[in-house]
Amino acid sequence: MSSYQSINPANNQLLKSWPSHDEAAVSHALDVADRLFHSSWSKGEIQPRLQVLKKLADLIDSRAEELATIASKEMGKLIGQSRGEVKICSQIARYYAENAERILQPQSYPSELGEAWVEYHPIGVLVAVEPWNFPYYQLMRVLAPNLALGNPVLAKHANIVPHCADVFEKLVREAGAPEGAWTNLFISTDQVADLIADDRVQGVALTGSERAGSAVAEQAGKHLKKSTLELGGNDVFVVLDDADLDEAVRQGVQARLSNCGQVCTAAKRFILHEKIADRFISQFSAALSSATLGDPLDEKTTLGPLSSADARDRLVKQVDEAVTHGAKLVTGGKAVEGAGCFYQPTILTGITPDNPAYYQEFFGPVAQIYVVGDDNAAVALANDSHYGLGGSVWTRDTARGRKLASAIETGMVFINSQSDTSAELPFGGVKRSGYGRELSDLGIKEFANQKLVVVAG
Ligand SMILES: NC(=O)C1=CN([C@@H]2O[C@H](COP(=O)(O)OP(=O)(O)OC[C@H]3O[C@@H](n4cnc5c(N)ncnc54)[C@H](O)[C@@H]3O)[C@@H](O)[C@H]2O)C=CC1
Ligand SMILES: CCCCCC(=O)O
Repeated sequence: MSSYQSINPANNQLLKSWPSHDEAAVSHALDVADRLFHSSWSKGEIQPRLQVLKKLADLIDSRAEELATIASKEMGKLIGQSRGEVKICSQIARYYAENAERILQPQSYPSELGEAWVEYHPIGVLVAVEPWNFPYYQLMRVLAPNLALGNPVLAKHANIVPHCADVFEKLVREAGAPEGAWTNLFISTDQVADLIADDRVQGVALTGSERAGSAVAEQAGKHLKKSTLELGGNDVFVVLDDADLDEAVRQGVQARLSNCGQVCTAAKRFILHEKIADRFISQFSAALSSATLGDPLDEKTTLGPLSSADARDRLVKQVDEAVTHGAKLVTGGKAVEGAGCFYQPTILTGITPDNPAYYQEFFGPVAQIYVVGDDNAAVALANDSHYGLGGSVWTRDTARGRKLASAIETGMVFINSQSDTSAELPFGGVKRSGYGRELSDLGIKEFANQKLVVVAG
């Protein structure tokens, strides 16, 4: 049985099984990608590559509804959110089409040694290992900067989104990219390890769990290959006593329920100032529990299914364990009976540091609530985490918000907004959330040879 299957998580219907790629197909893909790297396509003028990105952006825009529907059917994202994901993918492609040449201009380094500059070159074939939660965005975050720079990519997508993986590859070719620029491979984790070990592969980008990140980074390290990791997060949503409470509740519900809570930068730990905690919890709980569960393709649905039965079962176990160890359920706490992988919107309070849930990420519609007495306690609690991805702070005093944002140990902090992403802004974290940055001028240089050239004075 193929390990790549499209199964609709709203009704458990098998849509399609996809044949895996065998050793010959993988070997051929690597040969073609490596040949492309050594060709004028990768090492020559940038503009032909940027024209492909511009065409890709236009293609994505023209087929947005088709692409959004494929994703919603395959991993359960609400159709409106899938449209949003498709839109940001064309934004990323267009951003690099319009900015990569400027970003990759040689950078002068005044030096006593003489005229010195850094120029940016592709390093070779990369492997991209990506998750199901943003089935197009995760791919575009790797494709766009590396196609602009000239690194060919072999992509291993998550096993539950093969249709998204397949249609993405076809779009890239239709946009004019040569064979080898972006190759989707339905392969096993062992085959990923073999690719990383191959001398023609120069780096690997992974987004996914700590488990996968640790395994892939170990393989990359063993073979001295550059890697970037975008892993899990346990992001805080800090609401201070002077916050706009209605807006904080409105965005807090979105930040927890979007994509059924399966977002690495979703608001997961709500840290509330004691002066507003009761009001926030009352409004937040009422709004969260009034979510309309249903088919993600139905515009009236506000909470779809989890991406798979495994994801649902993992969440059931995690919440049950939290309650067994003393957490209190304010609302929810159970899977929804019947077809599909649905889980009730849930709020947990009373989680103490000895509860396993205290340090765990809940990758689903489960909010943890904590109450603190002041800003220092909020920062201390926010930083008491193995993760360091994103977070948000809500206060009408921007200076106060900036102070907390600087003190919170993560890669990204938003003030008076839920976490978000945009092509021109770097994305990434610290601690067990991984390392490296994607998007912006930082992302395009992660897999560049930043070569120093000096003309002796
Ligand atoms: N940082 C982020 O944006 C995301 C983080 N996650 C984290 O991952 C957790 C589970 O999501 P999953 O998709 O199941 O993540 P996962 O880590 O199992 O899968 C992510 C990708 O890594 C691949 N993979 C897994 N183990 C591998 C190995 N040993 N060698 C090579 N490739 C391997 C998978 O096939 C998939 O393509 C979530 O709970 C969340 O914490 C998931 C999605 C996005
Ligand atoms: C729109 C926010 C993107 C979050 C990226 C992630 O969860 O992998």
